[in-house]
Amino acid sequence: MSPPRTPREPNTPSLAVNRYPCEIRFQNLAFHVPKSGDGGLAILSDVTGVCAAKRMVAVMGPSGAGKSTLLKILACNVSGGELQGQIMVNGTAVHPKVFKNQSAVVWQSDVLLASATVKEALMTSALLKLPQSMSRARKEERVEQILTELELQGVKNHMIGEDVDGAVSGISGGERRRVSVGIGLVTDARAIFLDEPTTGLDSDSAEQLISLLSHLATHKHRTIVLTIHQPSSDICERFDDLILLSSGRMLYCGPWPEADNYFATAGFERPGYRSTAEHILTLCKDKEYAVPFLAGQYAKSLIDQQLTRLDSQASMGALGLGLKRGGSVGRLSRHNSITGGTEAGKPLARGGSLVIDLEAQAVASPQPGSAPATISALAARHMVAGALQSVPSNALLPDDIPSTSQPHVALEEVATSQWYQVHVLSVRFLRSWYRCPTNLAIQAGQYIFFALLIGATYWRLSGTVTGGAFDRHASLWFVASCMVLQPGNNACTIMYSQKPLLRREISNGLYHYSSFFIAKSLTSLPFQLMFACIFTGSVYFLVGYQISLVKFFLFFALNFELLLISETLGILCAGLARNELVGMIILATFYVPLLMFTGFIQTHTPVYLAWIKKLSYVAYGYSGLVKNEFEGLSISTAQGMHVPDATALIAPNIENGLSIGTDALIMLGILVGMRFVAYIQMTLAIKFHKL
Ligand SMILES: Nc1ncnc2c1ncn2[C@@H]1O[C@H](COP(=O)(O)OP(=O)(O)OP(=O)(O)O)[C@@H](O)[C@H]1O
Repeated sequence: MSPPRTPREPNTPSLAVNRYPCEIRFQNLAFHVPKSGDGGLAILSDVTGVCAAKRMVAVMGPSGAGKSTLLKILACNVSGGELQGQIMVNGTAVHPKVFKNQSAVVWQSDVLLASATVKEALMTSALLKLPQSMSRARKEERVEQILTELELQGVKNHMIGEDVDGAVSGISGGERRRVSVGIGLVTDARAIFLDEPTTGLDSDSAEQLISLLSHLATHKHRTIVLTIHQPSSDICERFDDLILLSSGRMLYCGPWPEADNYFATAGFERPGYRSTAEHILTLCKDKEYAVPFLAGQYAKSLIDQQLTRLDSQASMGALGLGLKRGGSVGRLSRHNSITGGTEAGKPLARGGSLVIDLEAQAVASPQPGSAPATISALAARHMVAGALQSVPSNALLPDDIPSTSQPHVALEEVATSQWYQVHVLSVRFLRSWYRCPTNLAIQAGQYIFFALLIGATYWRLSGTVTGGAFDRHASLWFVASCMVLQPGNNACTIMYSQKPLLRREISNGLYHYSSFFIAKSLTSLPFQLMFACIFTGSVYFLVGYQISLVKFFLFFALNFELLLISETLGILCAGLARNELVGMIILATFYVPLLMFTGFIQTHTPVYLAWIKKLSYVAYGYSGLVKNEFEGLSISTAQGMHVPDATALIAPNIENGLSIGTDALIMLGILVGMRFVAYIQMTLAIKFHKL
């Protein structure tokens, strides 16, 4: 038996006791990823086990064992492969979206907004994840409690900052981890999944975190599932259960204190000089003998117990007890005495089949002692109602199966309304803009630099047809190019930097993508307007285009449209590829035809490429800019002849025969269309896990 535990209780146990503890059973889980050349790579094979309610289970195994994959599957957050098997929460199939709303996931890498403070990061989660009906004061109170429990009060107003290649500017790595955990804790999650939560923490911080998680399991009735590599003995003391994986196969699933006994009975006694954690990880390395033996032993124990269960069902049938849903407490007590459970007669929190309820009793009262007894207890845990058969992943938790576990959460439900999400996200976007004045200054500086460069190159254009007409064409082409390249590149890069956070928050059900899209579009608008004003205001007067308020306004409006469409193109390209480099290459590939088919570079467009010009928003914008400048322009020939209206000097391939207003309207249409396409594209990427 393990020595008695002395859990270190957090000072202020504040989170409410969860009234609906959940037990997660999984049966015959198999996960394959496609691999070119053969039938795919099996990452998990036939994995069966349970994460019991109100307990903390450590998923252990060597690197590549499939721990994170199992965690993702249990958290209903896996993609990119074929999943088979069955997952039951409290004996009932639950839709993944419903379960995601009732659980929290803390991933291995901290994905946090650098420009937010610690408290703001938690508060944004609270505002978006907790019900809108809950007052802001209560949400704030909850955040304060979590800050206290995670010992983050001292840094709550510190900016999170960046962690670029380990060079943290902002809070420390350990603090970042705790913020990530805190974001998971903000909601009243019934199950909390943590992928290597202690990575990067010093031993004290790691122990403190595990102690807090243990407290949440035991006293707050959360089911805690975490993967961990080489835990210290002090940390191991806190674990209730162990799931041991190696090469995607289950070697053990049961109480942590029974693990030593189990392996010793199987012939793998722990040497005195090794801790349990070291011993089991050493066993996992023996892929020739120990791993296949233990995996076989585990599978056999499941089959034995399945047979025992069928026998028991048969004898119960003979006794006339029947196996109806929602068996009475009296029947449970009777059967409980058969299985030796210690909580006989205790009413269960939910309805369900008799068999499942009995299993829950067995889980609640594991039987320490000899290995056979442990295997028996284990196997009792793994008996799952229904036949031992694999079901396809898309039938794993079908849409039409409602959750009978409490509380009910509607499908795809997020806690807040769309406009509330837009409001919270807009505030966050605006904060990011003004919290990073350097980014703002760099972008503005870039526009000023290009304006000065164009201004210096075409300073006060000559008034002659010979030089002035060509220079006007050329300078306007450079102006249009700046309104294409810079906003497109910036938008693409910014979108890539936002994607990890977007991915995490969408997968945690904080908001709909439409809210993010609207908030992003709305909040970036004033800044884009400012950039357009700075650029057009400088370049117009430096180059010396026609002095006219209307003409300046049209010049500004056409450029602003170019800027907004290019920004959309950047967002679209960021959505098309998961890798930033590929996204930028796609964007650059768009640029060439866009700038080539404006009519400035070629004297005529081949018929078979005319469609590019018809689709090119830059061609409309450039044509509009040229017409705006040339119409009514008074210019002289080399011989000193006066040309009162330079419209006739517009290069034929630039003149598209449309009015400036029509050009602007067409661009507006392209802008709306492209925004819509960018939105749909990203929505589909999210739906198909390609974000
Ligand atoms: N989508 C995928 N495509 C290809 N291989 C994958 C994919 N997901 C996981 N794998 C592979 O499956 C194996 C298990 O991965 P997983 O991340 O679950 O292991 P792990 O036990 O958590 O490892 P670690 O402790 O190193 O994080 C690894 O070899 C990994 O490379």
